[in-house]
This record gives sequence, C-alpha cells and structure tokens, in this order.
Amino acid sequence: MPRKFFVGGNFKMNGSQASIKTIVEGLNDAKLDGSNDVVIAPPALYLISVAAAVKAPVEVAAQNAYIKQSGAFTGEISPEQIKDAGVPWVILGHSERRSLFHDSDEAVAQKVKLAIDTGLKVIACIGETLEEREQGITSQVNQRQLEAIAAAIPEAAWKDIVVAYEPVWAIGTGKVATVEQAQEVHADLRQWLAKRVSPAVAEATRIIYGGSVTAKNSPELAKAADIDGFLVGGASLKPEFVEIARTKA
Ligand SMILES: O=C(COP(=O)(O)O)NO
Repeated sequence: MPRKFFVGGNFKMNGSQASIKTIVEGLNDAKLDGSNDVVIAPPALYLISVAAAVKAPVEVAAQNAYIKQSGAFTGEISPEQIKDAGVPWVILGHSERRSLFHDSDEAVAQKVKLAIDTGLKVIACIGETLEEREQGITSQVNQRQLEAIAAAIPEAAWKDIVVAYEPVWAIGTGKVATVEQAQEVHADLRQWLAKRVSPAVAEATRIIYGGSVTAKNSPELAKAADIDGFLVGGASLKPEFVEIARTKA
C-alpha cells in the first residue's frame, strides 16, 4: 500500500489574522485535489478561525500541547482543548520545543501518548544537532528520541502518527539536507521501526523531512524512496507553499 504523501506547514510564531487569511485563501484557491495530505499549523490563537476558513482538502494542526488536560498551567493548551477547537492534528517534539522550552524525550513521549489517547493525530518531530552529526551519532540520537515515543504508546497508535525528521542544522538555515543525507536517515528510521514495532508499522508510517524545504528543492527530495513528505517552516508562509503542497511523489 503506497504511503499517502504528507505536506505540513509549520507557521511557528509568525503571522497575523490578515496574513494567515491570505495563506488560507491561497490554499482554498489552489484547487488541491486531495492526493496529498496537507496540514497547516498556525499559532494557537488562530486555530479556530483557520479551521473554520479552510475549504480546501487541508487540515489544521496545533504546534504543541501540554502533558495534562486541564489545571493551573498558565499559558499551556491541552489536547482536549485542541480537539474541542475542532483541530485534528498536533505537532509534538519540535526541536524548538526541545531546545528553547526544554521538552525532554520523556516529556515528548508523554505528550504524544496523551494526544493519541485524546483522539488527535500527531506529527512527532525528531532530529540531531550539527554537533551530534559531526560526532557521528545521528542514528543513535534519532533512534533514542523515537524509542521514548515507541515505549509510551501501543502499536495501534502508529496509524495516527507521522514522524518528522528535522535535522536541527537544517532548520531555518537554508542548508537543506541532501537527498542522500535525508534518505539515509529515513531508511534507518524505517528499519528501526520494523524491528522495534513491526514491519507493518514501518511500511505504513509516513516519515517526512523538515529543514529548509522550498519549492525548488522539494521535487528532488520527494523522489527518495523513504521521504514521504515534508514539514515546511519558512516556506509555508509564502505562496510557494501551494506548489510544495502539490508535490507529486
Ligand atoms: O522547523 C521546521 C522547518 O523550518 P524551515 O523550513 O524554516 O527550515 N519545520 O517544523
């Protein structure tokens, strides 16, 4: 069964009502045919309005969620609230959450489990730093991050998870991974999933690439056997995101 190509747009802490409305209108006008899964993640403030405005075959994602469903956790939002807002997806474990807000492997795993238990679909992010790549421990780092998630969820949960490999050294730098670099890690992760979870999960799970993806470099990356899509940052705020959303795998 071929894996449906997946294109995510992570707006991060960018945009305004007006600029995000323009992005949504561009997607609505693009006549996307639904052959790819397309998901956009605006800042939390705009989730409800974007979910209501999207007419195209595009779904909406939150950029993070907490490890609890309610309580005295000022500034956080819960999986229940994301679901209540009619938002089906959530990005968890993004490298910026890990580095700037100290989301540990265990915290990310707890978040994934609670989000899945709440009925959300998850884009689970992993990726190594430049220093870790230069030390030759890329595989160990990515497998360690994925192991924390695998240990927290049942095999059945993987049907609602997309794994996003986002090398930290490629995020926001313009230094996109080469097709060979990305394919090598994606293949390694798929082999790891086959052994750790099951061959069926390994075959079915979309492993998408993120890190300086643009309309220019995406067609080449999309040709790789184990690259099942993208998680786009900066370019998701630009009209070229529509082109990336249309990628023919
Ligand atoms: O963080 C990223 C990628 O960001 P860029 O495309 O801007 O490198 N996706 O979640």
